[in-house]
Amino acid sequence: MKILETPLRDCFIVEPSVFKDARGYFLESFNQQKFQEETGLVVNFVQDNQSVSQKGTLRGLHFQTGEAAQAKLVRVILGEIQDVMVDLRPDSETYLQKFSCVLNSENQLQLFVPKGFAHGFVCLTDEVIFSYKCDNYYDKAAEAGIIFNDPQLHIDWKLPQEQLIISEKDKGLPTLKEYLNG
Ligand SMILES: Cc1cn([C@H]2C[C@H](O)[C@@H](COP(=O)(O)OP(=O)(O)O[C@H]3O[C@@H](C)C(=O)[C@@H](O)[C@H]3O)O2)c(=O)[nH]c1=O
Repeated sequence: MKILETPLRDCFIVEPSVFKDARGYFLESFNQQKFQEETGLVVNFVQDNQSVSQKGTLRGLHFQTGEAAQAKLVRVILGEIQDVMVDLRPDSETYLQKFSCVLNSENQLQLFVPKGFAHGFVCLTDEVIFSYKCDNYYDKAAEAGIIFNDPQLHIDWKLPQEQLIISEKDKGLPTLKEYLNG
């Protein structure tokens, strides 16, 4: 397992060791001890989530607020996505900066999304199985988000807007400016 830095503070890519043989492959999708040794972080993941989406589906940009904030370790089991995160921590050196990375079932990359980041992804293949660990439980009351096409963040999504499939909830998310102004 390798840890690769990203331009965003505290956010990194995890590259698992993949053991291929005549049967297929094996990988450790998470190993708490190695994760802790490599990153120096003590993260206690308490919830695992999985979603299935069709091509064009965009989920995000999401986060939970306050005490319910979640760090996430995200990966793709089937297909390919563009994963995006935005640093929303006012005291961070990389405040309001974003990072985007392609995750797929070939590169097997995982992304660590720290607490205080907005997170979203768009599905680039016909079927995507997305899986992630969270270090805090789902809390509906603490759910928050920023609209995917926020003019200030100006995220360069890899699919044109006409091809996107987005939930009604996500279509109604505020802009960054609206969110920050409460
Ligand atoms: C996220 C979540 C949703 N749900 C329920 C609520 C709702 O009825 C249904 C679908 O929820 P959503 O539409 O919010 O699912 P989704 O859009 O996939 O939400 C996820 O998006 C990505 C980008 C993230 O970063 C995640 O943290 C999470 O917010 O599942 C849970 O029961 N537990 C959970 O942890």
